[in-house]
Amino acid sequence: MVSHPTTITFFEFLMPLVKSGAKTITIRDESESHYIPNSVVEVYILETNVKVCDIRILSVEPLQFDEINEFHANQESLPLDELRTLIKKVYPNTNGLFMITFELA
Ligand SMILES: CC(=O)Nc1ccn([C@@H]2O[C@H](CO)[C@@H](O)[C@H]2O)c(=O)n1
Repeated sequence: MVSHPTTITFFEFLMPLVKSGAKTITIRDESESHYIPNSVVEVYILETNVKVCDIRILSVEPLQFDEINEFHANQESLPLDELRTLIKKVYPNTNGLFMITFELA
């Protein structure tokens, strides 16, 4: 993508955590790392393409899979083992990930 992305998708089962503000980070691969701090992006449900809310990107930082710990699980509002399993399922062959921090806009 040439210009910075203006939308992001989340799995439907995570949406309650996103729109309540409980989830304040998401961990993505390089292809989804090009968000610009301070930009506002539209949040869509991956499975249905329904828009849920807007979020403001606060930061994008590199994060190795091996570095994912309780801090990240806390920010994700998920148990650590569940988070690591989920990320391995979505990105089975990638160790170099990115932590995107956001707030409700
Ligand atoms: C197209 C695509 O990759 N969509 C994704 C990827 C990840 N995630 C979630 O972000 C966190 C860190 O990975 C975990 O909570 C994941 O479930 C998501 O909701 N939707």
